[in-house]
Amino acid sequence: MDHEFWLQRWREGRIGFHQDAVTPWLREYWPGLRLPPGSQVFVPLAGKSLDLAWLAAQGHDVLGVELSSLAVEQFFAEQRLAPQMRESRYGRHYRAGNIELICGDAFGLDTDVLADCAAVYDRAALIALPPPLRQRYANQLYACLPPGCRGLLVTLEYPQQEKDGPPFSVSGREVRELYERDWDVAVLARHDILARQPGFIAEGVTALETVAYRLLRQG
Ligand SMILES: C[S@@+](CC[C@H](N)C(=O)[O-])C[C@H]1O[C@@H](n2cnc3c(N)ncnc32)[C@H](O)[C@@H]1O
Repeated sequence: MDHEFWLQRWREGRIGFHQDAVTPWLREYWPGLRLPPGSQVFVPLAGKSLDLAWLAAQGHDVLGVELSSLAVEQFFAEQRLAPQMRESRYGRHYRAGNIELICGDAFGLDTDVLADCAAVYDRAALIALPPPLRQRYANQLYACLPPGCRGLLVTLEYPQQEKDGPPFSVSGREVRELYERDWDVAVLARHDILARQPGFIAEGVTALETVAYRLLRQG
């Protein structure tokens, strides 16, 4: 699964992962992270998620990264925002108000650009990646986030042998293996969602849960 896989999905409009509403667990669990107003929030593999706009509406400075320029441009067009653009070594930055999206590779980011992030929000990012990239995502990208950083992570769990990803199943054990060295990991909620996912049922999946985690980066 390379960059072209995702770029092609955006070109062909095969974006079944995109939601027409804000993620309910974001509304429910974000306030519990108790971030000061104005804190910067990092959103890796951002897509054109409405969650970006919701985070900005809470008074956060939002910093997203997304490979596809179609996704980035659709996000701003759908929000009726006219972003300013600049280039950097990370890619093309689009900024409107308190939302900045970098059109580039998340794995090209470093501690310089992520130094001010007080939080990270992951919905459909870790689970979009195959196992070797999940290791890089935690060990390389999350390693660039500063001590004290807090996070909300949403995963899916299902019998992986019943369907190919993405989205991939990422077990609680794997989440701990990926993060626990540097992050305090706590499960906030776990729900059975199979009945609400006819696409998974049609593919023969027999069990499907979504899990929300709170992360806290150790000093
Ligand atoms: C499953 S989608 C989730 C998007 C968004 N988080 C949401 O909830 O709608 C994964 C997104 O990550 C982007 N992506 C994949 N690999 C990436 C990378 N290495 N750097 C930046 N974005 C990437 C894809 O283009 C796609 O939009």
